[in-house]
Amino acid sequence: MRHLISTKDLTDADLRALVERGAEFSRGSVRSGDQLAGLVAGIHFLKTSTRTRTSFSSAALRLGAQLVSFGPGDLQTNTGETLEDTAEVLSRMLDLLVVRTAGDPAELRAFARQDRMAVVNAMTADEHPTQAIADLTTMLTHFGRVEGLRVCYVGEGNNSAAALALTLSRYPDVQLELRTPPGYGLDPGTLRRAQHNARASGARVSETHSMASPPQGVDVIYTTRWQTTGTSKPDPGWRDVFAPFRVTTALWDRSPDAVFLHDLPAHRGEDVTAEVLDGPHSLAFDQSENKMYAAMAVLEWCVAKR
Ligand SMILES: NC(=O)NCCC[C@H](N)C(=O)O
Repeated sequence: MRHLISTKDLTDADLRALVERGAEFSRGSVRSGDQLAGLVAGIHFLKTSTRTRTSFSSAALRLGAQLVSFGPGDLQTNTGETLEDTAEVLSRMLDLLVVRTAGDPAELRAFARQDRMAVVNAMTADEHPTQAIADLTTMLTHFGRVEGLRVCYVGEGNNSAAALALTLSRYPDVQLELRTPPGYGLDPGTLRRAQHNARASGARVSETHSMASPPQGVDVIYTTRWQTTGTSKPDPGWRDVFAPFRVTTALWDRSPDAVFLHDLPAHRGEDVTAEVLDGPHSLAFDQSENKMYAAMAVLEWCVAKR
C-alpha cells in the first residue's frame, strides 16, 4: 500500500510507470476488470469536481472495486472529529481513499498518517498530482514520448501548473516555458524545485510574465481557467492583467503543429477562445478522458504488492 500525496514523493521510475500504465489503459491495450476486486474505495470531496471525482469513481468501479462516496457534509469532521481519527477509522474499513480537501496539503498528510488505507491527493492548493499524470499520459499517447517535448503553459501558476512543472522537468530534453500573469506566477519554491529537477534530467524550465513575444515552435500549448479553486483575486483590475494570456488561434501562427491542452473546466472567451477549444488542435477532451485512465493507473499502483 502506498499513498500519492505529491509528485515529489514519486521516484522517476514510479512517475514513468504511472504515465506508461495510463497510456496502456488509454490505448485499450490492457483490459480493466478485476485488478481491484475485493477492495473498497472511498471518495471524499470537499470541493466541486466533475472530472477528478468521476474519473476516480469510474476507474475504481471499472477495476472491480466497490465504492463509498462522502460529500462535504457527511463525515464527523464537520462536528470536530480530527482528520487523523477519521482516517484511522476509515482505514479499518476502506482500502483506498481519494480526497479533495479544502486545499491545505497538511490535511492530506493528516489523512495519510495511518498505514492501512492508501490516500490519493485529488487536488490541493499547491499541487494536482493526478492531473499531471493524465496530462503526461495524453502527451505520451499523442506523441509517443514525453522526452524532448516543447511545452508552453499559459495562465495562472496554479496547482495544475505546479504538478506539470514538477513532473515534466524530470524528463530529458523537455523544454517547459511558463507564461504566467504578473502577480499570478508559480510558487517560487515550486519553480526552484522544477528547475533543480531539470538540471538533473537535462530539461529546461523557465517562467516569464509576458506574452509580448509569443512562444515559437512548441509542441503543446496548455492553459487553465482564470479562477482557480479556493482563491480570490484582490486586485480589481485582474482581468486586464490576465487578458493577454487568453489562448487564441494567433498563437498557432508560430507553432502550427502544436496541440492544445486544458485541465478544464474552460470558460470560452475568457481563458481560451471557442475556436481553439473546439478546434482541430484541441486534445482537451481526450485529456479529460485520460484522467480516468490515469486514475486506473494510480489506484492499481497504490495497492500493488511490493
Ligand atoms: N481537472 C480538474 O481537476 N479541474 C478542476 C480544477 C481546475 C483548476 N486547477 C483549479 O484549481 O481550479
